[in-house]
Amino acid sequence: MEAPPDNDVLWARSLHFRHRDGSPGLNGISLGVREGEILAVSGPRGSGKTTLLRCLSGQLPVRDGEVWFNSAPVHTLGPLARERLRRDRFGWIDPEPALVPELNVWENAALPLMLRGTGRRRAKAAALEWLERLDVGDRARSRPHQLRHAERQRVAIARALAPSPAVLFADEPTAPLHRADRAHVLRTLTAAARSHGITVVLATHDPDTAALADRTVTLLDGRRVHTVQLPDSPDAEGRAACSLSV
Ligand SMILES: Nc1ncnc2c1ncn2[C@@H]1O[C@H](COP(=O)(O)OP(=O)(O)OP(=O)(O)O)[C@@H](O)[C@H]1O
Repeated sequence: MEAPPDNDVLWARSLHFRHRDGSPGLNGISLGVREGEILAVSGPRGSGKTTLLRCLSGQLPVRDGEVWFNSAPVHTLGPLARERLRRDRFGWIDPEPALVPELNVWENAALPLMLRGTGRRRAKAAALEWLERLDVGDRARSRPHQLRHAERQRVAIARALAPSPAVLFADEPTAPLHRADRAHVLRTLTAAARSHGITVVLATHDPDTAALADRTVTLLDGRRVHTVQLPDSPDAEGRAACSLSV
């Protein structure tokens, strides 16, 4: 078992995954994510984006292939160690905001910090700072059901950013937002990641979203697809970019 290159914060080698019912999820994916990089994972519906993020973040156990977080072999960790890793080092944003209905907005945003052991006062200050940045600071004392759907998603994003995770996994984070909202939230998310050195792995099938990333890997049927730009040729047909699956 060989550890990943030093400048990769996250690294996967020959990752295969089959869902419990036998459905194929991933089919031999290898990739590295550099520290502080914003990496978009794109591809059509069902291509394996969510499955890849869930394997990289330790939500799904990897039995065939390797996943490394820095020098830690995530694929060898048991459920409790993976849970701890996710709580202490990773953040996660789902396409749909899942907030705790009994808690108000700032308590929701502060929850991951408090679960890590941060005191209530410091956790509240960090939560309020992120809620302000995401333009929902004035909703801090509201309950989730009093918010619009797009506001709830902003709260979920603030909750993921407040602990400054080493790696933020964002699965179609702006799916529930309107176009104007989407651009603002994405800019805030990427600016926050860059200013705090947070590495982001972002699943999306929206080219505008992928354009904000430093690099994009594209999936098709659980494999990486490499796009190759052919050299200029006098023959117009020879100039098209082509994709091949490896
Ligand atoms: N819990 C599950 N049980 C069985 N099959 C699943 C499960 N989750 C996903 N799959 C299957 O695994 C494959 C990859 O799905 P995945 O959700 O990772 O793709 P995706 O690219 O994220 O799609 P989308 O853009 O729709 O979210 C698909 O064929 C899907 O039907």
